[in-house]
Amino acid sequence: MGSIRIEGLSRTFKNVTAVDDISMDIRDGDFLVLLGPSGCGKTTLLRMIAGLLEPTGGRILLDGDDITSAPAKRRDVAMVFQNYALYPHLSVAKNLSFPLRIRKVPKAESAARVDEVANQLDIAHLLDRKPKELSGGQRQRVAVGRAIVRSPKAFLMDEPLSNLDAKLRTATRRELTELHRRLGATFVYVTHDQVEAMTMATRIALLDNGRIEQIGTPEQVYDAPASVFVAGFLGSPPMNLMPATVGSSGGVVVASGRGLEADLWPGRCDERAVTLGVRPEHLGTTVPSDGFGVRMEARVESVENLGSEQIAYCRVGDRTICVRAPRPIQLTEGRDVTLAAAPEHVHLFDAETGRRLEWLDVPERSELDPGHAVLTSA
Ligand SMILES: Nc1ncnc2c1ncn2[C@@H]1O[C@H](COP(=O)(O)OP(=O)(O)OP(=O)(O)O)[C@@H](O)[C@H]1O
Repeated sequence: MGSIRIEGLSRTFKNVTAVDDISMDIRDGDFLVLLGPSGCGKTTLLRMIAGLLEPTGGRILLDGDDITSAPAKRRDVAMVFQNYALYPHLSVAKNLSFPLRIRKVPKAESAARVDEVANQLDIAHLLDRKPKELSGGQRQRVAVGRAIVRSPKAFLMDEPLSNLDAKLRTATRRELTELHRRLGATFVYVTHDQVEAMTMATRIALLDNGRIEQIGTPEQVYDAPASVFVAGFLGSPPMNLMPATVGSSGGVVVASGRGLEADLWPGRCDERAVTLGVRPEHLGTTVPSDGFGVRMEARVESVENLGSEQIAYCRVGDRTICVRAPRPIQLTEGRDVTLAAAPEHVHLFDAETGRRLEWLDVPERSELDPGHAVLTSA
């Protein structure tokens, strides 16, 4: 077991609130990724779970036991640090056995466990070396090995891949996913890298300013971002966001903004200021045949070639709108084009709060007398 409950957890440093009243449940076996920009409080939250930092408020429960004030070594969790924190003067074997030695595990049992873990992580041939005789990737494995050697209830990892080159990072991502599956343990993993989060997490908690903006599966946070912040953080390039007004005209729910017109659904609704979002991969140059959708009059400013895909940066009103499409793209620099997206790919957020809005009672397009559609906070 390894479920972690966080209740109203806070940490302030003098006048900085690093973690601001966070509550969440990390389920047994979750691979929970704490994701967010630099300074949003990810490491502070992780260190409080590890017992390396005391909260200024709130509680942490591990499998129902209150561990808020338990010292780090009494918590059944293991931490993997960004710089690996290996003991430089000890061999790999001794680094691996260290957590067992301080827990007074008998020598023979400890040696057997070290061999088992070294084989699992493919580092058995390195057991006699010192950390400085290892590559970055090998050091990273030893750090992971040292965490798994005593089978804790939860593994806490603070950007463990950030010191690896791009190719090794991709390979290690897959290994960590596999390790998580094999151990069936709870992982809490800090990163600011959305690709790591999207590829490894069972759930992502996206943090901003010490608070959770959204928590959900990778698909949930990508497909239905809870706020403008989430929409603008995830995706490469992230979602295009534009100020607009929704309202109705001639029995159709419409939206308009600078350089932008949209016929969304049949029906009527109250006028409201919104932020309208469309992901770059949902924009194209084919206007839907039924007339519904978003249309933007754009001029293509530049095109980036990524090999299998291209990204076009287009001017719409006073904004740059990104379009991501497989090659060959219909967009060439300097061309005037109409960009379009289907209504189901339009995201709406409250203009003031930035929170996601959803339509209630969206009528069928074939309905003869569609009623009043209501836009409400998600
Ligand atoms: N020991 C400290 N003393 C004062 N302020 C701190 C301390 N530790 C963290 N902070 C502040 O708390 C905030 C959150 O820091 P934290 O390290 O948790 O962020 P992070 O999301 O992990 O960032 P990064 O991705 O850059 O590591 C930041 O504003 C940081 O400057």
